[in-house]
Amino acid sequence: MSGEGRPEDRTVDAAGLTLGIVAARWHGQITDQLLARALDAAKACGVDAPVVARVAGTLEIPVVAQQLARDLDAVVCLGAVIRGETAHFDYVCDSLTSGVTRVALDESTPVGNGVLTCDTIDQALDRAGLPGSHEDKGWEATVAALDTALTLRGLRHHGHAGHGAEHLGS
Ligand SMILES: Nc1c(NC[C@H](O)[C@H](O)[C@H](O)CO)[nH]c(=O)[nH]c1=O
Ligand SMILES: CC(=O)[C@@H](O)COP(=O)(O)O
Repeated sequence: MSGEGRPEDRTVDAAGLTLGIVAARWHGQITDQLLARALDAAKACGVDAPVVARVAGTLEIPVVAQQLARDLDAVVCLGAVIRGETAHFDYVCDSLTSGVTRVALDESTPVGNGVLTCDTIDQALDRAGLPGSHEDKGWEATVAALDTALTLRGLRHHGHAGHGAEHLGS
């Protein structure tokens, strides 16, 4: 991984890998920005033509992520969950987190979590990769998923000497 330092500066050489991106439409100003940065990251990592799927909301992400994970080397999930007055926020966030974790393990495919879970819109905007923002979650989740896909490919095809594998100890 090059550009050690801020997550938004990091890239990996993922040329030849396939990538799926599923993005919710709720809070579209934010999720469109997350998607734009995810596509920027994919291009910077050498990935051609990611598959992009849009869904209504964050609750609908896992089932589409599962389908993408069956066919592609890596998946990125993008959404923005903003706390309201009721406990629904907690249920949406729990469902997303457990759902994408299950997809990754069931399909043995890395699933990057770029779903923002914030108390306010301003917090989410500050994590969507706008110029000068606090975080660039779309970029970060994409690079993490591709980096993990490279590690898995290395372990599956080259044993312990592949990408990301380290020989620690004596
Ligand atoms: N409140 C938010 C939602 N709610 C909608 C659900 O995700 C789902 O689409 C609906 O319950 C129908 O199944 N979704 C977000 O992505 N962000 C929110 O803040
Ligand atoms: C995350 C949510 O579902 C939330 O935006 C819904 O708002 P409320 O809890 O006030 O119904």
